Amino acid sequence: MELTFKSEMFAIFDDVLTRVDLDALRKHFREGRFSHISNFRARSRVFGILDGDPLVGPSVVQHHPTGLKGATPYPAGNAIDALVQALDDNSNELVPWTGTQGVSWDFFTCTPYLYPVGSGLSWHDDAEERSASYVFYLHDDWRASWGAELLIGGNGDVANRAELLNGMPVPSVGSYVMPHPNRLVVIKSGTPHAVKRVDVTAGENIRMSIAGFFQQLS
Ligand SMILES: O=C(O)CCC(=O)C(=O)O
Ligand SMILES: [Fe+2]
Repeated sequence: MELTFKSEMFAIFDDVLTRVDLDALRKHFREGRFSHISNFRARSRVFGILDGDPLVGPSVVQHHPTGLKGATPYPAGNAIDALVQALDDNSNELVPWTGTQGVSWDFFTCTPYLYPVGSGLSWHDDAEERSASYVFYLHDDWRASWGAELLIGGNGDVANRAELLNGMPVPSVGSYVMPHPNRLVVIKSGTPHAVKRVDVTAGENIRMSIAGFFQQLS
């Protein structure tokens, strides 16, 4: 795992998993059980009705003392365990964005997502009792023309937080992150971000990710 980019609000790490673990994770996704987000839309505050219809798979949770409803505790006995290990093994490197375990967060979640053509995720900030969000990309290949960039609002100048979108202030400038395979992005909670829709040119190619939160016990 190698730090590729960092700012106050987010960090990018590449070459996160070994080839063997990444292939196992892809196989797990191909064989996995996914449901359309639209089935949970009433419960989802983040995915809007116009975000297309991404799919979500069963979550894994790490370091939760009593277990989290609907999530399998680590070790889950599947390929997601390798990502949990990578996050744990490198947790010191993530401190500038996640904060320290036991102080800023107690447990973290890992939720598989599939974004087929036309799907995206509107502006949000994953706030609540979370200290950070992360996303890991595992599809085989992603071309720049296929869209689905992760947009992160802000350039460190809070004066840019002006326009209200979805009821939250979204800065007028910011960064984008290409969803390169084997890439991890860690975002400080409270940082507005969004996923551009997967472009029609992506065809049958699906954006595959595991996303989660570093969270405090409530
Ligand atoms: O998939 C991404 O690039 C970001 C996902 C995200 O922001 C989320 O699931 O909260
Ligand atoms: Fe998010």
